[in-house]
Amino acid sequence: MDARRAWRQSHRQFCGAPALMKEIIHSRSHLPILPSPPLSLSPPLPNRKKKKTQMRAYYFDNLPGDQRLPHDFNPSRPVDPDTLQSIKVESWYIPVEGHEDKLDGVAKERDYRNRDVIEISKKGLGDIYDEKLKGFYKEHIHEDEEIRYILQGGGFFDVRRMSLPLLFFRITHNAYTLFAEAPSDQWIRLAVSAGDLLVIPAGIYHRFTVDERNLTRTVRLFKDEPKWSAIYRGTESESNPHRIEYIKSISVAA
Ligand SMILES: CSCCC(=O)/C(O)=C/O
Ligand SMILES: [Fe+2]
Ligand code: NI
Repeated sequence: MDARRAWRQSHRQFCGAPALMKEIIHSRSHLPILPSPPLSLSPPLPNRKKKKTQMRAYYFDNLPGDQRLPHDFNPSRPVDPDTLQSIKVESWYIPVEGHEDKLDGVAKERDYRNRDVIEISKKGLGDIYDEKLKGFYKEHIHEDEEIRYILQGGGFFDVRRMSLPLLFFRITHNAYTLFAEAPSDQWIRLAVSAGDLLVIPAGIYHRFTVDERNLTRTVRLFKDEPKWSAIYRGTESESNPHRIEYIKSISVAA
């Protein structure tokens, strides 16, 4: 994190005045005259909207084996909230009991007019369970953001984190050689359970599987008619305008 960002973050925690901060952040000329944050920061102010999450995020170990197992490194390699924010993944927690009003609020705020409930289990999907699970676990993008609220059971959403190509020098036989390491995408595994609300941006590569409980009952929010359409990773997805837009949005945010 650069110094300016760190300063902004600590200052935001310090004064807790979002409207004023917005003005100040956008005006470089104000920076030098602002007071420094105190060494020990006071607890968060009650009126600050903080999204709480119980969802665990960690790097996928890339080992072969049952997709429904955790695939966690040993020791685990957790992914911090800043990293999730940088790839535009959001999540928060709404207790299932009495979740309706809060979920309605989210739907209204983001202009989602439709929803359905899908039970991904042998019982819920019957004969098409295996085929559906295969389709969900194949790497894909959507042209809309994906919002899921987990009602029962759980599962794993894997999302790709793009890394930039690395350039480095090596001295060989008294000559410098420039090497480029191809960009590689890492899987981040998001372990969701009942009460998790997850938002995945349009254009991000991802996949989904149930976990060992073999049951995910979830609300799916839709802007229009409920329908699931995926573009599997390939030349078509690479040139998809929503993919291009997503890449642009994360490069600007970085
Ligand atoms: C848990 S919702 C079913 C999976 C799904 O809709 C999706 O798009 C997975 O990527
Ligand atoms: Fe998806
Ligand atoms: Ni301030």
